[in-house]
Order: sequence, then structure tokens, then C-alpha cells
Amino acid sequence: MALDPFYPIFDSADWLERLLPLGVKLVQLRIKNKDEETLRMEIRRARDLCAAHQCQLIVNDYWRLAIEEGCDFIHLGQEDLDEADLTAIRKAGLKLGVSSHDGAELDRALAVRPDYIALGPIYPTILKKMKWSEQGLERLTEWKAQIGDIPLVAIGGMTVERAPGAFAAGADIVSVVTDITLNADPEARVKEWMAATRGHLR
Ligand SMILES: Cc1ncc(COP(=O)(O)OP(=O)(O)O)c(N)n1
Ligand SMILES: Cc1nc(C(=O)O)sc1CCOP(=O)(O)O
Ligand SMILES: [Mg+2]
Repeated sequence: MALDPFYPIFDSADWLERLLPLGVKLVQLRIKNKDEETLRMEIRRARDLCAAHQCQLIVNDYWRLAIEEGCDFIHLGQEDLDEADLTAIRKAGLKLGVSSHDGAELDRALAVRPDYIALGPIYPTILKKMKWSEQGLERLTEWKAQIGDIPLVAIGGMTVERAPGAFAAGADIVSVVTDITLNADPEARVKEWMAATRGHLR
């Protein structure tokens, strides 16, 4: 089934409990610096919330916990790929999204036959320090020409206002963190995102 074009990322199951009822259909749980038991509980809660709301959950980084908790989709960056057991991941039936930031990383992403490829940062991001400067919309067009039918995710500095440009440039999906989580009214912003991305399901 095609992935929803609106792909928000949150750092707790609390965010999912708050925002999934609005109709979010694709979400990533991206948690950093927590102990394994906390991670397991968060993943478990996110899994159950997503099941209740018919939302596709994508677990960032923690592929072993995702398998153990019966999740079916993970996201790995290039450094995560260094340590991941792709055979075990595929054997467990998980789908896989992979980050890319330059040509070499795109080649490596393609080699693992991913279920989507993310390109970032399209615009400057305040979420984390990155060694890549903004990629710009033209890079999305280049990436899409190279990857063909594999869904392309635009991430980094994305806003509701910037989403139409990303779709026009070739993105299939737009992923976002702080435009929602730092908004004074996250619920209202999610509704704006849903309106801006509706109709882009391919
Ligand atoms: C959709 C999406 N794209 C890129 C990333 C970044 O993954 P990674 O490079 O592994 O960095 P961290 O998010 O783990 O800090 C992502 N999580 N999601
Ligand atoms: C987690 C992440 N990965 C990126 C990449 O380029 O791989 S950019 C990014 C942060 C996205 O947050 P915001 O929407 O607040 O800019
Ligand atoms: Mg990672």
C-alpha cells in the first residue's frame, strides 16, 4: 500500500496519543538517549496507538526492539546501516526506509533495496547539527530521476508553506518535526499539513 504523503516525526508516544486522532496515517517514532526499557515501552505504546488509528508506524534506529515488539517498518541512517543486520531485518519481514545526503549515500541506500529513500536536509534544520548544508529543491528532482518508483521523502526544514514546492520537485512524501512540535498549536498545524498534503498520495 502507498505511504501517506504526510510523514511527521515525534519523540514520544505521548505525541502520537495527542495527534493520531486527527487522522495522521504515517508517523515515525524517533527517540534519542533513553534506556532500553523506556524505549521498549515507548515503541510498544506507539505500536498499539498506531494499530488503533490505522496509522503506519516507522521506528527510527532501534531495529532489534522493532522486531521484538512486532513492528513492521524501520528507518535507518547510513551509520545505522553499518551496524544493522539486514538479513535479520528482512527475515523478520520489516520494511526499511533509508536516509541519504549525497551521491555515495544514495548508491548505498539503493543497494539495500529500501521501501523509501529520504533526502535531506532540503532546507536548514534546527533539530540537529548536520554536516550537510541545505540540498535545495533541484536535488529532489535529481534524486527522483535516479530512484524511479521508490518513494522519495523530503526532510529538513520542511513547513506547510514549503511542502508544495517539494512535491512539485519530485518528493512523494514530506517529513517534518519542528514545524509541528514547536508550533504554538500543534493540532492546528497538523490539520494544515493534512490539507496541504491531501491529494499527493501516489
Ligand atoms: C524520514 C527520515 N529521514 C531521515 C532521518 C535521519 O536518520 P539518521 O540519519 O539515522 O539520523 P537520526 O534521525 O537517527 O538522528 C530520519 N530519522 N527520518
Ligand atoms: C531527523 C532529520 N534527518 C534529516 C536528514 O537530512 O537526514 S533532517 C532531520 C530533522 C528534521 O527536522 P525538522 O523538520 O525540524 O527540520
Ligand atoms: Mg538514525
